[in-house]
Amino acid sequence: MVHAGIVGATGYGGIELFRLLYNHPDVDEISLYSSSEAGKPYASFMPQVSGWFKGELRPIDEEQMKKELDVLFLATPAGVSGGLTPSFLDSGVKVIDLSGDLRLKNTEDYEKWYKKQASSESLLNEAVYGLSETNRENIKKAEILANPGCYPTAVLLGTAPLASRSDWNGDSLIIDAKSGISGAGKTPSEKSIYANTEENFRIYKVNGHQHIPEIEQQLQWWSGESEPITFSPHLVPMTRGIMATMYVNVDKTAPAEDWMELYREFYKDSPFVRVREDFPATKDVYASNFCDIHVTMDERTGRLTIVSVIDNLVKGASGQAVQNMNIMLGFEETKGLEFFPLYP
Ligand SMILES: NC(=O)C1=CN([C@@H]2O[C@H](COP(=O)(O)OP(=O)(O)OC[C@H]3O[C@@H](n4cnc5c(N)ncnc54)[C@H](OP(=O)(O)O)[C@@H]3O)[C@@H](O)[C@H]2O)C=CC1
Ligand SMILES: CC(=O)N[C@@H](CCC(=O)OP(=O)(O)O)C(=O)O
Repeated sequence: MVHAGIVGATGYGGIELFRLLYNHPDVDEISLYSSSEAGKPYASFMPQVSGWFKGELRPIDEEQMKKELDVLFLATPAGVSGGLTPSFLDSGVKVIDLSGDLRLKNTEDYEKWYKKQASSESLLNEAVYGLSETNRENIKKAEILANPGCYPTAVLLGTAPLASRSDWNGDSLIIDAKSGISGAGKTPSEKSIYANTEENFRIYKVNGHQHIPEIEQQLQWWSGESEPITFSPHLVPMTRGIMATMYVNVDKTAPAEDWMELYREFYKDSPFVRVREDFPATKDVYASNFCDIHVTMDERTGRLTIVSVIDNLVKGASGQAVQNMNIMLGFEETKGLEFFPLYP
């Protein structure tokens, strides 16, 4: 049985992790850590757990954590895990980082896009990028895992079947993505408050989003080509969900049905990726670990339209982190994640 710890347990990602781990059949103990609220009952922040969970938030004490934990999740803002993770190297505690700190292998990229000091190169080399469906063999051996960003999860699962093919045309890729507001975390900002989000739809960080280098890095690993992408994120007035709509040029003479078959074959052993017969909507995956994808080709233009939807807090963060824990600890990949989306 596993003792799991969560740093950042009062944030959106940490709360979702607690919900998933509490119901995981192989996790028998969960310790919750807080940098600002240690000593207080978790239920005083989370009335949702009242009556059933009586645990308190604990202070972050690395020595104590190393003695007790099997796996530690860091659901913390950028800039925190790069400082915390080195204490756990060679400790036997597996670390799964939900932030962007350990994803980019090039320190200059991290500093440019995150505007923070990068982690050490040795730590970045140790961290395995955890896009579960495409990197299982390395994830199995990982001690430190960099959980992918929410948008990169949707985009990369939507492009993985194409990007390692010799006819991949990465230069032509355009990504139009939309996210619910919980993607921004729990701290309110001018842009996330009700009056600015309700009945509103906005584009943001055009050509400047921190997930651009993460997507480009993985596409380069697959294709061998360094190709800049066009990525336009939008904020939509919903709580959870991401839809990434992607356009890429392909060979005009290949029939549309062949592309669907390529996706079905690629994901045949991946229970959480569902290649759908029609375009999916965000509520088809709401509060679940599924990523639903559909692809079609316009034979007039020779362009594919690929749509990929996830729940940003589950498959885009905590669900994928639990999926990665399962792979790292040798459990069935689906353990603790076998539930349907909420509907309506
Ligand atoms: N929201 C989403 O959809 C996704 C988020 N992510 C990433 O996951 C991480 C967590 O995101 P999210 O939960 O939304 O963020 P939140 O802002 O909701 O929560 C972050 C938590 O981190 C804790 N924290 C803040 N500063 C520190 C610190 N210096 N040391 C330790 N803990 C600290 C806080 O808890 P306390 O004060 O109790 O310590 C806070 O509750 C971020 O890096 C985010 O970018 C990744 C994919 C999707
Ligand atoms: C809707 C919204 O604001 N989403 C956030 C996602 C942040 C995130 O997950 O950041 P890292 O993956 O870099 O940790 C954003 O676009 O910045």
